[in-house]
Amino acid sequence: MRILILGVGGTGGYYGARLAAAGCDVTFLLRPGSAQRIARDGLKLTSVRGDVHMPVQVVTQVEQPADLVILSCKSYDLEAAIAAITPAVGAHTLVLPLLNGLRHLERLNQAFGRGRVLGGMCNISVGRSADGAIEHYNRYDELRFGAQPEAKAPGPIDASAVAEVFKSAHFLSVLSSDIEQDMWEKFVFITTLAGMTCALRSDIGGIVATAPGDQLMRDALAECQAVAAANGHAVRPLAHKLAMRAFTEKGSTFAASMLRDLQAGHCTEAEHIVGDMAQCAAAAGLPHPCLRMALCHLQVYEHALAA
Ligand SMILES: NC(=O)C1=CN([C@@H]2O[C@H](COP(=O)(O)OP(=O)(O)OC[C@H]3O[C@@H](n4cnc5c(N)ncnc54)[C@H](OP(=O)(O)O)[C@@H]3O)[C@@H](O)[C@H]2O)C=CC1
Ligand SMILES: CC(C)(CO)C(=O)C(=O)O
Repeated sequence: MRILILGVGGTGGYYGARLAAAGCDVTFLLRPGSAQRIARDGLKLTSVRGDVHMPVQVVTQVEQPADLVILSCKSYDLEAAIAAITPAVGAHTLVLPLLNGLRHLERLNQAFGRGRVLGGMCNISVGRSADGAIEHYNRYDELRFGAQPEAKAPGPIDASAVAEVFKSAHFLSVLSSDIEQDMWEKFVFITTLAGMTCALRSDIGGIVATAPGDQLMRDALAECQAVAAANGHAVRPLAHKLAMRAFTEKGSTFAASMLRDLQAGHCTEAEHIVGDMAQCAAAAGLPHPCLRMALCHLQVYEHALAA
């Protein structure tokens, strides 16, 4: 299976390194700066699950269709990324986005057709150091994916074929029978985590060490869960239990990748994640004071950055 990965940041770099190390046919589609660096230095991953340092194939534009295109850009780069991968999306190609949030699926469906676009999400904490190396911050590296409801792959390569290839690589891949539900649960989780850790500029441990912190985390989670339920995706008991544990653990250093972006002075995916959840809450007529406060905080930050 010819796999094209757009991006070599945290997620694209991590899963790309694992697939390349397993001998899969992987090519990275990169912007010139990253392309030059990776062509010169190779792809470097440091992880408690095993380091990788190897040369990988890199291009800055594509002319041939791939079998699978993995999209690992941030939401604010989605339009440019769609333009860049379009020549790689042929009659039988599948596109697997790893982005947090939900809205990008609509846009990808519109660009490539629902049958070509898999749902996907990852439970991982990864980033890129100043020298471009990929750093894995804990042990988790689950990648869940699957066909969208009532979507049929246009050719012989379907989600099961992708699952077979992923199985050969050293990360936890799960072929989901309900990726839409999984994505909603992740949307609830990441919106609560990103919204609150960014608004309060702290990891979970710092928030729950304050007098109102524990209740605020519970309130924010409840707001997002109500939105998911109103959209027909009530969060299942296991996802609820894991979220409650993660968001109320004393001394926890857990925080969203969005907080790392914010602290580094980068753009954030605030609108795609917190903004979208707030819009869905408003559309469903649900109260959402925590989301509104988090979104206001993030918009103030984004406005200052733009200015
Ligand atoms: N990091 C994490 O722990 C997690 C992130 N996610 C989600 O995954 C998505 C990706 O995040 P992450 O991997 O952290 O992002 P990064 O910012 O680390 O990496 C994004 C990559 O996309 C590349 N890119 C953007 N636009 C283009 C383009 N037009 N052509 C080629 N390359 C492009 C960037 O290029 P360049 O190298 O030039 O900067 C970069 O390599 C986000 O939606 C995020 O929320 C989900 C779970 C965990
Ligand atoms: C919540 C987490 C760490 C899970 O993968 C994530 O998606 C992020 O920080 O962007």
